[in-house]
Amino acid sequence: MLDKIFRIATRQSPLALWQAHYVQRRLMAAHPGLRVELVPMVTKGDIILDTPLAKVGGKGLFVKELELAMLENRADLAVHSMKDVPVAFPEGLGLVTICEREDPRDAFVSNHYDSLDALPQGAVVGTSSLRRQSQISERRPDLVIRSLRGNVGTRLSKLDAGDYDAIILATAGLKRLDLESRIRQSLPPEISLPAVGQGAVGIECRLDDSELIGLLQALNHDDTAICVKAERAMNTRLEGGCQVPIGSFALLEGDQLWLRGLVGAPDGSVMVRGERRGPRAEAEAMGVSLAEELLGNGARDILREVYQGQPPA
Ligand SMILES: NCc1[nH]cc(CCC(=O)O)c1CC(=O)O
Repeated sequence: MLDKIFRIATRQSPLALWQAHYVQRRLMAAHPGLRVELVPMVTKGDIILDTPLAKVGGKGLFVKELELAMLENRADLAVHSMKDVPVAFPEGLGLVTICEREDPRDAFVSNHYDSLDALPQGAVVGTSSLRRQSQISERRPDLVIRSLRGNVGTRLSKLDAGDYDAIILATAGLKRLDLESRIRQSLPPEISLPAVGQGAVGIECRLDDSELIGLLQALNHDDTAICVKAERAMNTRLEGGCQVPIGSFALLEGDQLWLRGLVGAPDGSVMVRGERRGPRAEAEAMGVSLAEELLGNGARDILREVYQGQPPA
């Protein structure tokens, strides 16, 4: 085992590199003497930066090339932000470990205003997430939402250049990059329900690599894994594709799981919300049943309309 080198396929954005280094560090700490190295790669998602993600094939663009590297044995594992991991995996690959979740909240970032509610009428907010756009517009229909892409650093420099009055980013990404000081307000789930898996890091590898799967168990965080399982079950039942106005967030209170979900019209004019409470053992069933309730309460129409403007994932 000790002569072998485990290779982590990773994108080269600062956040992706942080996550890959984090897993490298934790694997080596859990298994002293283990050799783990990074295999940095460029993905299509990193190259096409000027087009909304939904129009070029979705978040899967960031993952596909890492998966190919594992299937072709050029790498052994890949580290993902769980919110960017599509619901299905290629044959032979799977998600085997979910690490402890960082702060799951969305963050309000601005150079001039302390909170979402403090923004003046008609202020310009940057986000390319339909989920964030929908919830912000519901609360503040007067705000103008403008598209904002690129990695975290790029987004912050667009804010600093004056293109926006405020932008919304994930707290987890800002914390990991030591940019927490940029946060003016952490948006509670009641204001902005996070994306499925937000703040959690997951590890994918070949399902026949039992040696690696065994080593990775030391990094798994059961409570986070249960929560993300419930959120993903909801998203899967909704057929949540690449770019969707869907929020899903689970919390564990002892043995009890509390799952909240929403589907919103992108302009915030319609919002379908629901929740479930139940034993942790029923995480996935709760996700599915919450999704079905949302679909019956209007989510089906919202999603159909959103997908009409998008190519299939
Ligand atoms: N969609 C990009 C992305 N994917 C994961 C994170 C950061 C944190 C996380 O959820 O792990 C971000 C940045 C953002 O949304 O601001």
